Amino acid sequence: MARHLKPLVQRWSSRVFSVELDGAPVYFGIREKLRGATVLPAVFSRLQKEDRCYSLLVCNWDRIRGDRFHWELRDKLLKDLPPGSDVATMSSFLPDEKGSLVKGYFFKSRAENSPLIEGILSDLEHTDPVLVCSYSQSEDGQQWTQSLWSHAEKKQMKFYVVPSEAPEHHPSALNMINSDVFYSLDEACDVLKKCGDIIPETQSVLRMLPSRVDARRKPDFPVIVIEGLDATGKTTLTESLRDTLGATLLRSPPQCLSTWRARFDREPPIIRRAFYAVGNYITAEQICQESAKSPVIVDRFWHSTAAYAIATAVTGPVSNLPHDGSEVYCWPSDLLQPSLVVLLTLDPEERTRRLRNRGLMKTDEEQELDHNKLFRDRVEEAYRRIIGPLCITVDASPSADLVLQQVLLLIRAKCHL
Ligand SMILES: Nc1ncnc2c1ncn2[C@@H]1O[C@H](COP(=O)(O)OP(=O)(O)OP(=O)(O)O)[C@@H](O)[C@H]1O
Ligand SMILES: Nc1ccn([C@H]2C[C@H](O)[C@@H](COP(=O)(O)O)O2)c(=O)n1
Repeated sequence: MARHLKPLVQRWSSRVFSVELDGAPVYFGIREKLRGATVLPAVFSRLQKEDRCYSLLVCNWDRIRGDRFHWELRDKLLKDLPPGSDVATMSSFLPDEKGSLVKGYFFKSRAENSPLIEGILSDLEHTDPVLVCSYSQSEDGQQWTQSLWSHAEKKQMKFYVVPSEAPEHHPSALNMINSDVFYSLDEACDVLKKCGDIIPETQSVLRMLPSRVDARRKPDFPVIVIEGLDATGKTTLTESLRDTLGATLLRSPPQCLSTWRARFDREPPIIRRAFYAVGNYITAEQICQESAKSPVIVDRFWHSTAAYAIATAVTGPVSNLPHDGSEVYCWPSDLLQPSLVVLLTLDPEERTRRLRNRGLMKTDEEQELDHNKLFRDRVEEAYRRIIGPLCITVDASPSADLVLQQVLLLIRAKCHL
């Protein structure tokens, strides 16, 4: 076994394994010995007798390259594996141990495809930082065992698959800090600097870096950020506020990054989120300059960056989010805090109607909407949990003019404008 994979299998039977089924994680553990009869974990109980299962865990020998490899591996598996392999996202972690999350994939295959699978796995294992496990079923179908694939024939390397309790929060929460959400300009820049050789555009982004701004400096004029899911009316409201208040309108990511945004949107979370984080600091510098002259309205800022990142990293219901008050919701100490954040909310039907009217609704398939509902709930809840500047939720369902009037009242009350 390659040296860098060894830390992963140390404390192997203390690890919990998680597989995403129907948009939410299900868990199992592994034990050397079985004590009494155990119920088969949900991942396995739904399998057929002829199914063979495999997992690939990507060892983070370098978190940026590791995440990029993990990201690209999904496409490779979907392309190379036979139809019906049902590739699912998988992870393994040590309960409550920060930074212990290892990402990977789980898939099944039918016995007749074994030669093809063996070829794919053998190539992967030899050239890439992956640990391959295979799972086999006992004769009576009551038990599954997990082995390191290259050791599958050795009896002593087999572990029984057993149920495991769900952790209090989604395992992704263990590795979120400075991987999904960045808490300083230095941390975000560090990631971008390290991917300069794989993404040449990074050099151009880094050239836009702001000069250091004193995050504690109080702006002369109020700074109001408008937040919310797409189509909640941010553009409409921010433009009206600009006109009514004679304010400067800024956005994050700033205009100067728009050429590269689509490029970074294609990258895995660690790189994509670092790009958006840097965007907030560039906007912060613009805020500092403009707020010396007039009120400033900002269309999206750090709330968006953090809430979308947290809500994307976890799956399933809102209860899977890191708990309210968790450090992941804390505002970066080196980032300027606005005077007020207004969070626009809208009931899902009206939001869908507005999206349709705008002509950007791509699909309304039932299942897609179901998944989106959980995602929308997570983003909105993450928005609400962010600790930092005053954030007030406003119902955006009345007419555009009524929403404007209500937000103006709020600004006058809270920012003394
Ligand atoms: N209060 C409102 N009542 C009815 N329609 C509205 C209201 N506010 C905005 N709209 C309409 O809803 C659609 C979405 O609004 P807008 O583009 O302002 O949202 P947004 O939050 O900026 O979206 P995105 O984040 O996707 O850019 C537009 O067609 C807009 O004209
Ligand atoms: N400051 C920001 C602004 C946007 N994002 C991300 C979050 C979403 O993935 C997407 C939404 O932007 P829109 O489509 O409404 O332009 O961009 C962010 O992370 N930080």
